[in-house]
Amino acid sequence: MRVLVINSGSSSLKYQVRDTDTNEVAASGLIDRIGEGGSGPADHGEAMDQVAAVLEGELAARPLDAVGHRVVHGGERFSEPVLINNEITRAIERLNPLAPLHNPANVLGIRAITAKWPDMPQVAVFDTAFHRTLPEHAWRYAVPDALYRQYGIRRYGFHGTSHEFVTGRAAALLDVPLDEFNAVICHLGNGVSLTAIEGGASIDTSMGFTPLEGLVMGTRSGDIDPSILIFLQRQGMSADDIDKLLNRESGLKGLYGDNDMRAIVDAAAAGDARAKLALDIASYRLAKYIGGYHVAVGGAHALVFTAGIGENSADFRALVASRLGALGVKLDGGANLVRSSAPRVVSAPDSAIPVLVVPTDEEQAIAEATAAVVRGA
Ligand SMILES: Nc1ncnc2c1ncn2[C@@H]1O[C@H](COP(=O)(O)OP(=O)(O)O)[C@@H](O)[C@H]1O
Ligand SMILES: CC(=O)OP(=O)(O)O
Ligand SMILES: [Mg+2]
Repeated sequence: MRVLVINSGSSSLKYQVRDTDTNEVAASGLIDRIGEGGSGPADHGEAMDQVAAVLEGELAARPLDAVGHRVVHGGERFSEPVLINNEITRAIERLNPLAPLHNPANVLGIRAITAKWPDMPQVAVFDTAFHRTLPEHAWRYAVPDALYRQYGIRRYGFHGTSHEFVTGRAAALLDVPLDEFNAVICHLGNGVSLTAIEGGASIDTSMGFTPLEGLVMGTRSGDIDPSILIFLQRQGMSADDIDKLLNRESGLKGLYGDNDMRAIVDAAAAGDARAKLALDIASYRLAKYIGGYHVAVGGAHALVFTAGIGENSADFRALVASRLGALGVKLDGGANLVRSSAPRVVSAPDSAIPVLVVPTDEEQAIAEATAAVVRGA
């Protein structure tokens, strides 16, 4: 089946045309600076027109069978990919306030396709779906029950498509049956999240009600004392000011001034104290969560790194591993430096827990899920 995969961000649109029978990527690209004036498209509708224009020859030769969308927030309702109709689109739209950097763009992407190709089957694949197996003691916050009942305030978790894909690959690499596989999966991209995997399922994850909770990210703070928000509000900051501060101006960018891990590692190597501190804070916080999740899963069979930083930054992996001596984790210096797109083991033979690098492919997973839903419809 021929599937167009759309991953809409607030100001960008990533797309791939994939053949799910051969796993071939026929075309891919990125449209950015949407709505930012200048040379970029005015909105997601215009961005879709650009995608269609670029793909004209490709789609004339072989038309699409379906479009699959990454949708970041599926709330409590969506535990599986679904075929989109108007009611589903409105349900996704109602979740916009819970993922303000992501969901509004996902809805715009869906509407843009509906306007362009009204009869095209479209499927939504949710970041939250894989985490619907969390036990209540992991998803509840210690606040009055009314907040959950009235507003749905609970842990949802994100990056689920990636965590699920990587979990399957890691279990296969170690030859452990998926339903017996315990692991800690570290998705380290611009957004960062950890998932505790027990018996192949997600039993805890570091992002929460929104993708802001947890680890130090590219531009997001991760965990902070909630009193800081109240304090800042009393200093005169508005809700929008605080939202922007914690979602877009914090994390590695707030600590160092740039959210590109390559730049930070280079600066730290050249002796920049702020870059070194940013790496120390990010790796220290990560090591603490890894220790916690190792306990949560009753002993992990593997520690797995994935996404832009996890797959590519040997320096950052080494820094995190250097803080895991108490767990008996030891990297193999040479294996850690190998650059490859294949899933691989990067720990020493005597490491108490194998450390893996498993490249994620959210687009492949979305294309396969889309084809499965359309075939079953
Ligand atoms: N070769 C590399 N070495 C170190 N970091 C890298 C490398 N390539 C990408 N990264 C980092 O990966 C992060 C982006 O990850 P990615 O998974 O592409 O993010 P997203 O999909 O969330 O935008 C950035 O911090 C970037 O600097
Ligand atoms: C949910 C999330 O944080 O996604 P991304 O890493 O693509 O920003
Ligand atoms: Mg990402």
